[in-house]
This record gives sequence, structure tokens and C-alpha cells, in this order.
Amino acid sequence: MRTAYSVETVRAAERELMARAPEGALMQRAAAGLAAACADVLGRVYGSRVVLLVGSGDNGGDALYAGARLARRGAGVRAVLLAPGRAHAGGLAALRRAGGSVVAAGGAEACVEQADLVVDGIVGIGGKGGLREEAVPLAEAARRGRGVVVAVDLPSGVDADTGEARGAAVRADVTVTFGAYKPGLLIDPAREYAGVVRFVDIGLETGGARTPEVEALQHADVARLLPVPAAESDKYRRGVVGVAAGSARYPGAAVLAVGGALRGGAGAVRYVGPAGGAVLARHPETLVSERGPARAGRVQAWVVGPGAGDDAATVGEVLAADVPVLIDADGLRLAGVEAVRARGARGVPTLMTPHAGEAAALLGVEREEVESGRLAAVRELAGRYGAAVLLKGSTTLVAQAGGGGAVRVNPTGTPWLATAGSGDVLSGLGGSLLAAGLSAVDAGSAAAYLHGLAGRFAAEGAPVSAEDVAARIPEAWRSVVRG
Ligand SMILES: NC(=O)C1=CN([C@@H]2O[C@H](COP(=O)(O)OP(=O)(O)OC[C@H]3O[C@@H](n4cnc5c(N)ncnc54)[C@H](O)[C@@H]3O)[C@@H](O)[C@H]2O)[C@@H](O)CC1
Ligand SMILES: Nc1ncnc2c1ncn2[C@@H]1O[C@H](COP(=O)(O)OP(=O)(O)O)[C@@H](O)[C@H]1O
Ligand SMILES: [K+]
Repeated sequence: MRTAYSVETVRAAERELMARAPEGALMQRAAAGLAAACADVLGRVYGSRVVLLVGSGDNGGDALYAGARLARRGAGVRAVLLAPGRAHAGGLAALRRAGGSVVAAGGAEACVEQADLVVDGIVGIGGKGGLREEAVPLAEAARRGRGVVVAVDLPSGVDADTGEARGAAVRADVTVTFGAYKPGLLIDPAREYAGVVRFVDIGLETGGARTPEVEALQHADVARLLPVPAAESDKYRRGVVGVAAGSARYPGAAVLAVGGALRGGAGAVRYVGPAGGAVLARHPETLVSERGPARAGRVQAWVVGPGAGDDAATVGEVLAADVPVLIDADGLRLAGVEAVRARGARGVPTLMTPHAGEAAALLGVEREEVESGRLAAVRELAGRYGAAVLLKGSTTLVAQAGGGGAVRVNPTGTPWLATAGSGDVLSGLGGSLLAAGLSAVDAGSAAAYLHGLAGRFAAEGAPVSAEDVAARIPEAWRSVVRG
């Protein structure tokens, strides 16, 4: 599991460590890791041109000490001080001793443009809001320039805790982060500014009683969650997933949701709705019922909503069932808050899977607000509905019912998944994992993980259809369980 901690938690861990470590040791560890990463990026340190963008805090101090290390190895290192009177004194002295210099006012932008390496030490976890005015032209010069941009701890201007990028921010090729991942390094839009993230261990202890803000499953975590049939299993013991989806207008959504469900570990898929003919033509193994969800026969979980149009009665019947339910697409609009909350109160899990537009409609805000503040949006929805929520998109997030605790962020996936119907495949897959006995958060995050991998396998740099994604789920599953 990869975990990311809030600034408050990182600060608390730092205080604890600083009380035990010798004065300045943490910054030296950070600077050593940063300098090593810069040397890797440069390939040849000797003779390279390095520019440090230095703010007024310890983030700038890290940059200065790392710059001193590079200067000792023969790099030409120059520092641009954004707040000349307040730059880290020890770091600046070290840089000067090593032969580095400060860029005179006026020449900074040209210097940044011509550098082989630009180190962004403007601001770290102490940052508030986007870049300040005086730093914006430097960030732009770094972007225009030919050099590689390495951000110290996090790209300056992004929000470490939320992944928001409300103002101007530095676009890094590499971010070297210290002690713990910060949520902003894993969640878009900030994640995009970070480039490749390298972790430097400075001895912080973030485990134990400290709850991560965000966590990302890795292959081994997903492998532990996925159901494996035992020798004694039969199709009913493996779980039956019911899919109530599709309409005369959108039969394809039913076909795709069933396609996802068939590959998700349940022993059987029961389909209810007006698209039975289309479903059977494509997936003859489906158990198709002519009756509504309440009389369709036993299932261990339901998927409701993809392509469902305005069929509120079906959604209502499914929500009344005392088995886990995954609500997607039209179902989200048709499911009342009270009906969903009542399920939580009965102790029956619900997983809602909106994309940003659907989440915005449920929250009564603009889509852009959800996309720019994904973590807050997913927590808010999970709180309002008392249900687990999986917010789809460029970084899919899964919050547990109520919205508290660690939010899961999905590390797999590809923008090629933004294709019509791929969400229907995800809902079927997630429902199947619910039927197989996973909790709502585990089912959602394992489904997103497999779906993202399947999308990557299917795409390999070319457009894909939702059916292609469904067809590659078994390969994704195998790759996860084989490690
Ligand atoms: N505390 C520790 O033990 C360690 C801290 N380290 C470094 O220290 C950093 C945190 O240092 P600080 O707490 O001094 O904070 P920062 O260096 O992140 O920033 C604080 C300074 O930046 C200014 N500032 C705030 N928002 C700004 C904005 N949007 N644009 C421009 N300037 C802005 C503030 O006025 C303040 O002077 C970490 O990110 C990390 O790089 C590392 O050296 C590892 C050890
Ligand atoms: N930019 C993106 N990067 C990665 N994945 C994306 C991106 N945009 C969408 N996706 C994924 O593609 C799928 C699309 O689902 P959805 O929006 O419900 O489409 P549909 O309703 O057409 O099936 C989701 O799994 C979502 O997470
Ligand atoms: K920075």
C-alpha cells in the first residue's frame, strides 16, 4: 500500500523526529537525497548549469544545500532568491562556500531558460495558494527553457493536502518528496504538475496511530482482496450478481455491465431489464429474468443504473433489497438520499460510482468544482449519502461511507478509458466483486485497479472500445495475482 499523509501529520512526525535527531540532520538527509536525484537526472554533473529557485522557507533551504552538493561536484550553480533577505542563511552560506553564486536581479529569467536543471525550492508544505506574482515568470521560464525541472518536496503552487491547483504552479518533470507522500502528489490536477515522483526516506515515522489521508493499493494489496474459488465452491457460493441496467434506448449499457460482471469473480450473473435479448445474444451464460429485481431470484449484490433511463421503480426495488448495491449512471439521479442513507442505517453497504458530472449534479455544484477539488467532493458525497463513493475520472478516488478515514486513490488507468461505456464495464466488475463478498471500498478500489490495468493493456497507446476493456480484465486479474 502506498500511503500519503496530510501536512499536519507530516509536521507532527517531523517534530517527533527532530527532537531525537541532531540539529539540521533532517534537512541534510533531504538535501542529500535531492542532490542524488538531480545528479541522476543530469547524468553528468561536472560542467552542468544548475539554477535554484529559492523561496523564504526550509524548502528553499533544501534546494540551497543540494545546490552546494552539486557545486562541489563541479556543477555551475546559481540561486535565484525570491525573498533575498529571508533565504535560508545556512543553506546560502553553504552554497557560497561550495562556489555557487546568487543571480543578480534582472537576469533571472534568462538564466532559468538556459539552465540544464532548474530546482524548484520556492515553497513546499508551508505553501498557501498558487505561486505569488513574482514567482510566476520564473515558473514560465522554467517551462519554456530546455532544462529539466526538479521540484523539491512538491511542485510549488499546488496544494499538498488536496491535490488542488487553484493558481499558477511549477510544472516539474520530477518531484523529490521527503519522508512521506503528500496527497497532492497522487491526486489530479496537482499530480500532473509533479511529473515522476521520487521518494527520499528521511526517517519519518508515519505508520502506527497516524491515519493516512490517502492510500493507493498496489498489486499485492489487490491480489489479497480478489476472490479465489475453493475446491468446494459452486456458482452460488461464489456469489450471484444481479444487474438491473439498460433500457430500450440504451441496451448496450446492459451488455457492457454484464460483460464486466462476468469477469469479476461472481459465480453467475442475473440480468433484469428490457435488454435481455441483447444481453443473451452477447453473453449466453447470463441468467435473464423477465421479472423485476424483487422477484428475480436470490443475488448477493446488485448493480443498478447504467443506461436505465427514468426507471425509478427498479432503482427503488433494488435499494429496498438487503444486499450490497452498486449505483451508477442514471441510478444515481433516481436514488433518493434518504433511501440510500436508510440502507446504511440497516447496515447494508452501498457503493455509488459517479463521474465528475454526476457528482456535481448530486452536490449541486459545477463540474469544474468537482474536478478541481476531487478529494473534498468524494468525502462530501460519502458523508451526505452515508455510502461509499467511487468518483471516476483522471484520478479515481474511493471514499468510505461517511467520508472519513483514508480515501483510496487508484494508481492504474489511462485517459484512453475516457470512452463511452467503459464506466458500465466498471460498474459490472465492481458489483461482481461485491457479490463475491468484498466490502464496498475494497470492491470499488479493486474494480478500479483492474479496470485501469485492463484499459492500459487494451490501449497500448491506441484508442479502445469499452468491450476491449472488458475483454482484457482476465489478463489484468492474472497480472495482479502473479505479481
Ligand atoms: N521540517 C522539517 O523537518 C523538514 C522540512 N523540509 C523542507 O521544508 C519544507 C517546509 O518548510 P517551511 O515550513 O519553511 O515552509 P516552505 O518552505 O514550504 O514555505 C514557507 C515560506 O513560503 C512562503 N509562502 C507561502 N506560500 C507561498 C506562495 N504561494 N508563494 C510563495 N511563497 C509562499 C511563506 O511566507 C513562508 O515564508 C518542506 O516542504 C521540505 O522541503 C525538509 O528539509 C525535510 C525536513
Ligand atoms: N482522463 C482520464 N484518465 C483516466 N481514466 C479516465 C479518464 N476519464 C475517464 N476515465 C475513466 O473512464 C471510465 C469512464 O466512465 P464513465 O464516465 O462512467 O463513462 P460511461 O458512462 O460512458 O461508461 C471511468 O472508469 C473513468 O474513471
Ligand atoms: K517546491
